[in-house]
Amino acid sequence: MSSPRATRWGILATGGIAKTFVKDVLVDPNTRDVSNVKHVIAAVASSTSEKRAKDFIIDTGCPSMTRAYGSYLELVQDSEVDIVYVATPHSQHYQQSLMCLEAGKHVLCEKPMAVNVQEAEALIAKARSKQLFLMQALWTRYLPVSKYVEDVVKSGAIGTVHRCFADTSIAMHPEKEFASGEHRMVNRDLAGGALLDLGPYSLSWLFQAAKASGAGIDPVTVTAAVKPYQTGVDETTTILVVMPRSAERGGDLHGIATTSMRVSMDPNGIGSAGPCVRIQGEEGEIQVFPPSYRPTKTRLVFADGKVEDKDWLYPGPGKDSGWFNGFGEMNPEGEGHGMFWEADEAAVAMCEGRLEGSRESLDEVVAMMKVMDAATILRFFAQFRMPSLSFMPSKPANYPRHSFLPCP
Ligand SMILES: NC(=O)C1=CN([C@@H]2O[C@H](COP(=O)(O)OP(=O)(O)OC[C@H]3O[C@@H](n4cnc5c(N)ncnc54)[C@H](OP(=O)(O)O)[C@@H]3O)[C@@H](O)[C@H]2O)C=CC1
Ligand SMILES: O=C1OC[C@@H](O)[C@H](O)[C@H]1O
Repeated sequence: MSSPRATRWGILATGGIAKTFVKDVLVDPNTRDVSNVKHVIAAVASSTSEKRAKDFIIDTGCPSMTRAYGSYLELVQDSEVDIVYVATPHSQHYQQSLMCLEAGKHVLCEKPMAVNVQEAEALIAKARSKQLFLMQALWTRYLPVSKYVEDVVKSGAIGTVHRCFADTSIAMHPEKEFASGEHRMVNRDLAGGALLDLGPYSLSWLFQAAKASGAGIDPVTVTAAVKPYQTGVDETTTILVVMPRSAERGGDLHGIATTSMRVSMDPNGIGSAGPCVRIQGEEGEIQVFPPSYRPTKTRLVFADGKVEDKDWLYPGPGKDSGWFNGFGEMNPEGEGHGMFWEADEAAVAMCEGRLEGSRESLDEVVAMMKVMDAATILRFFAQFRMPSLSFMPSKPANYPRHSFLPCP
C-alpha cells in the first residue's frame, strides 16, 4: 500500500471558520476511512499580527513547526505551501484568491467565492490560465449525506423531480448580536447579508437536485423578493428559479431558495420545525433536516406510505477529545464539523491534476452567482414597489429583462 500523499495547507485569516477548518483538517483521515491523502497545516497568516497567527497555531493544536506570518503576502510567497484556504469575509475573497493564484498557489476559497459574476469569472479565468486548482468551499456538497441525496434523486426512487424547496435561515437577532453594525453579517463593506452568506447553501441543494434530475444549471428565470436590514444588507431573501429541462424528461423544474437572518429553519434547535430541504418527485420526496449546511437526518417519504429515516453521524477525533469548533461550540461525542471532506476533495484533486471540485463545478458556481446577482438587481427595482419582477440571467450578459406580472 502506498503512503498517503501530504497536502501542505496555508491558512489565510484566523477568524471563526478558519479555526473550525484547521481543527477538522487535523483530525486523522483514517477516522473517515481516507488513506490516500493526509493534511499538513504548513503556515498560518493573519493580517492583524504575527502574534495572532502564533496564538491561532497554539489554540487549534497545530504542530509547533507551523509557520506564522503577520501578512497574507508572506503566506503566498511561502514555497512550501501547496494550497491556500481563504477564510476572510466575502468582500475580500476575490482580491485574496487572486493574489494566491498569481503567486502560483492552488485555492480553496470560502463561500461565496466572489461577490458577483464578474469577480467569479475573473478568478476562474486566472486559475484556468495558470492551470491551478480552484474550489468554492461549499463543504456541505462534500458531505456523505449530500452524495446520498443526489444518488436518491438520480436513482429515480422518488420519480421525476419537479420542485425543490431549500431554506437556510438562522435567526441571528442582529440588533442585539450585531448592534454596532460592524459584524460581517450586517456590514455592507464586507458584503454582508443573508443572501451571500446563506444563499450558497440553499442554492447548492437546489442546483444539485436539478442536475441530478436532468435539468440544466442556467436558470430560465429568476424571481426574488428581498427585505433589507437597517444597515442596507438583505435580511431575508426569497428566490424562485425555473431550471430548464426537456419535455421528455419532465419539463422545467421549479426551485424555491430562501435565506434569512431574522427567522430560523430550526427555531428550537432540534429539528421540530421539519425539513429545511424538500426535493419533490412524482412518487415521493427526499427531505433534509436542519441545519441545511450540516444535516444529521434525512427522510424519504414515498407516495405508497413507506417512510425511510436515516441519521448521519460525523466522524472525528472521538469522545474525550474536547473538540471545540472555532465558534466555541463543543461536540461531546467527539464528532468533527465535517469540513475535512472538502479538504480531502481538494487534496485528491491536486494528486489527480484536476482543476476543480468533482461535486460542484466552477460553471455551477458561476450559475449560482448569476442567480444571486439577479436577486440583487431585482432588489434595486423592488424599492420602487413594482408589483413583481423576474429576471432572465441567461440573456445578454447580466442585463435584466423583466416581465411585469400583474398582481392578482
Ligand atoms: N463553511 C462554513 O461553515 C462557514 C463559512 N464561513 C465563511 O467564512 C468567511 C469568514 O467568516 P468567519 O470566519 O465567520 O469571519 P470572522 O469575522 O470570524 O473572521 C474573518 C477573518 O478574516 C480576516 N480579515 C481580513 N480582512 C478583514 C476585514 N476587512 N474585516 C474583518 N476580518 C478580516 C481576519 O483575520 P486576520 O486578522 O487573521 O487576518 C478575521 O479574523 C465568510 O466568507 C463566511 O461566508 C463562515 C462561517 C461558517
Ligand atoms: O457558512 C455559514 O454557515 C453557518 C452560519 O452560521 C454562517 O453564518 C455561515 O457563514
